[in-house]
Amino acid sequence: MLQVKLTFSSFVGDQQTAATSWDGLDFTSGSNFFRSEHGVLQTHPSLKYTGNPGSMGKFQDELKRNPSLSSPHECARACREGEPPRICYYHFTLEYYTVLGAACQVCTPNATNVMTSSCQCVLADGVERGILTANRMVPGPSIQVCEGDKVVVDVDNRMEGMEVTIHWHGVWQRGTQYYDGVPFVTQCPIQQGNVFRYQWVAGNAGTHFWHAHTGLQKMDGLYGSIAIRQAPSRDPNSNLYDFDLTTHVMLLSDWMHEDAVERFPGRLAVNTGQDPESLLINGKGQFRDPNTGFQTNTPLEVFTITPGKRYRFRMINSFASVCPAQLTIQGHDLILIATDGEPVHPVQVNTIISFSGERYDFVINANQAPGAYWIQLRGLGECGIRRVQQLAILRYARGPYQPSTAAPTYDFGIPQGVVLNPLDARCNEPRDDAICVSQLKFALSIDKGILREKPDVKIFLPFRFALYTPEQLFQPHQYTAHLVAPNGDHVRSLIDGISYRTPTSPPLSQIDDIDDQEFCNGDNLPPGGCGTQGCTCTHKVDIPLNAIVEVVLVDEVQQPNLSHPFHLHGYAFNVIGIGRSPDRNVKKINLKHALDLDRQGLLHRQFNLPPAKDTIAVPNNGYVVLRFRANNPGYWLFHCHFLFHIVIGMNLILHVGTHADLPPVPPNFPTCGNHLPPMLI
Ligand SMILES: CC(=O)NCCc1ccc(O)c(O)c1
Repeated sequence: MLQVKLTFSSFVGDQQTAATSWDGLDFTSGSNFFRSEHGVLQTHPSLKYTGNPGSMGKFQDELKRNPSLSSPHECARACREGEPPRICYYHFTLEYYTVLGAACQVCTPNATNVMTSSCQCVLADGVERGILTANRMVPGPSIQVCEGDKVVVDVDNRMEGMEVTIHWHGVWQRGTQYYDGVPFVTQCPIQQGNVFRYQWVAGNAGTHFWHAHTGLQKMDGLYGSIAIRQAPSRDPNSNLYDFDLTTHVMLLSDWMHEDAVERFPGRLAVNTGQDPESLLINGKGQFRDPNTGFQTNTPLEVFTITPGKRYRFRMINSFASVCPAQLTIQGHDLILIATDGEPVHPVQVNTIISFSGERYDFVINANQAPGAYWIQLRGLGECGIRRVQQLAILRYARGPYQPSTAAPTYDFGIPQGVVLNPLDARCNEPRDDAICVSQLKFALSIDKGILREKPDVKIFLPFRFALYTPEQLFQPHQYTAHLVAPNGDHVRSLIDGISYRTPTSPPLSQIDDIDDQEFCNGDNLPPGGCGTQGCTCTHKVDIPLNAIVEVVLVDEVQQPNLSHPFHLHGYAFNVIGIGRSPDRNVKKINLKHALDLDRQGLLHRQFNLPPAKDTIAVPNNGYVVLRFRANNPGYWLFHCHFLFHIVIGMNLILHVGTHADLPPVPPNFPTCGNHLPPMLI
């Protein structure tokens, strides 16, 4: 059993006064700012480019200088086949910022309960803290475009002393490999004071998101949604919904009441572990102090629907912690139609459990009594200790603003019904209470090569933690990256016995500046091997262009609460199988056992329309079999999407093709690397 001390942060009860938390105005009952209208793509608040004057100025200058550019507002449109693509221009100004900062004195919601679009006040869950923002918003600007549009984002890094990259999670970057946003893999991080222009084609439709890929910045507020819409004729499920509104993006995140770096590598006494204090839905929510019972009164997110209509919702799990997210909507079935941007045959569920990095699109039919209904988001796994949850409201237009029932609590929630992604991962037996991702059916035609019995390349990737005693870890001249887990364990991540080290220069653009000795993989370990505690080097697996690749991820972590979600850059893969050992005597799966199962043909594989995804949770004590055709050349990060696991090495690079397969490095692309000239003395 995971033992976690129930100590809460010192701010609780001490500092949490009216001055540091939102308890002023009740405007949960009046906010109609986001109300949707018939047939019109309603303006998402973050498309309006509220923002600092500097950012606005540069943004407008650029739009004026270049008449072929479209604004975020112009790009967030209904998509029709045959219409010319647009060039959609965005400007992100990244800053240190504050929840409930002085901006809130300028534009607290007024008496009629309408926040103006130029308000720079970030409320979050009503608890004051320092944050990082893009254009003074959490979430940052939403990118909503049509399939085939070109997206240009100028990222202006004004965070003194911080470097940053932005990753466009789910966007394949075919032909624009240099703009994938992985530090020291696809680019040098953007230095303070510099602007970096990302430009990519919205080549694959779907619900995606962007987030900082550097350090722990994502958890402090640097994330936002991406919706790449397509003409209804190109979406096999378009007949199932009437509206796909810009306001119906549902961005879920976990939230701390201090900077995420305060928890890394981790503490032993106060605020231990890396679990969040709170959750947010589209950056909004309320927080109930578990010690005092004090509750903030900030606005909850409201999603408005009209009776009789069917709505596509685009849910994004932007969590950074290890907690699975459980979403349930009172009184409404969810018709699941896509995951990670890829359509599936529709299935009806009541609750969606999702992991960091996943997206689920579902349809809600406004077929209930016009009213207001609770949306409940619960943190599962480790988040069950603090019992974190958040609420939002599904509201019928012209109906009441407040649900008629009491707010669901963590322990007395909305009935869960049929669950997508049951945590017990019983995926290979008939049941009517749950559906696993591996049971979804891909709704587009599938590359026949994927369905061949034998792939061209098969890669087993067992992953685990190396556990250290303090005596081992704190030796002179030894600086092993580690995490102090909630249970006090000191661990570092290993994939196939290797902990990932960031390259000294990005191989994509500066391969000649990298010593080949920096790279390693299971077949090419550093001299002397790795031993049981593993080695640290830049884990890189080379894959020939166009090969059919099968990856078998095997969970050797063996922490009962953890299912690690792996995200692949540059691709969607097909989920061929998810399972656990069929042998009841095998208490813990490991590489050797998975290889044995595979030899006996007992690794679960099913070839009937396996669904496509880019992020997949490996069930605790289980495995996942996935396949893709390696037809996108580049250096693609493949990693656990838990933020704190990334920084202790749970990553590797899949290097597809050769440099001859790559487009040329963009002119004047920034360079970086060690500076180690001969000594002058
Ligand atoms: C021996 C071992 O595997 N310990 C793992 C501890 C751990 C690490 C990271 C987490 O997020 C967590 O919850 C727990």
